[in-house]
Amino acid sequence: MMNQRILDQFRESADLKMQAAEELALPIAQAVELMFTALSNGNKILACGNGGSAADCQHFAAELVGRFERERLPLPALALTTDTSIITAVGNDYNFNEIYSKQVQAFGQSGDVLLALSTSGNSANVLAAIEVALDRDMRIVALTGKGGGAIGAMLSDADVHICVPHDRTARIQEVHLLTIHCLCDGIDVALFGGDAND
Ligand SMILES: O=C(CO)[C@@H](O)[C@H](O)[C@H](O)[C@H](O)COP(=O)(O)O
Ligand SMILES: [Zn+2]
Repeated sequence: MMNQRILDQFRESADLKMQAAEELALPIAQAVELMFTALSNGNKILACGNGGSAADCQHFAAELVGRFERERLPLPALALTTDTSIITAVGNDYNFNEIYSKQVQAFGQSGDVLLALSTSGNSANVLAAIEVALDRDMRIVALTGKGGGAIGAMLSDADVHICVPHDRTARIQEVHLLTIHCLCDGIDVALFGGDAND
């Protein structure tokens, strides 16, 4: 019985990945271009999200600042999810909804990119961060699911919305992680051309 549950989860995840590939290839390619342009211009990428998505932000920043599959110079990406002093001070003194927006105000500059992750598209602190980022003339790459929620409604054609066509948080997160690896791979290819093993 447990085996069957596990098999079902693997199958659901694999099926969703194949189905989403068709739909998401174009927006993921657009996100690579947007991020590569920003990085080439000396701008940086800030990332925010909650729970599992907070971990995804850190995963992405590690692969840009450290490396993905090739040796290269460190690239400027910052997860806004890691400084417990900032997060607890802002959460305690102001509001949990401001834990990311205050950091975008502090660190975000015109031309920077905000990578915003929310499976529901409705987390208030992510929405607030997007609002501030747009005010600062930053571009948004949003990774969402469940139809995109309020985030979908905030974005314009200057931004990129990668919305996983599913309603289950865990499945959406699994596609988000694959998307993050596609972004890292795309940035490496834009920098060096060819494939990773060249
Ligand atoms: O990882 C998981 C569930 O798989 C949870 O930690 C999940 O990320 C949290 O419930 C988040 O607060 C959900 O936020 P969001 O994706 O709707 O923005
Ligand atoms: Zn999870």
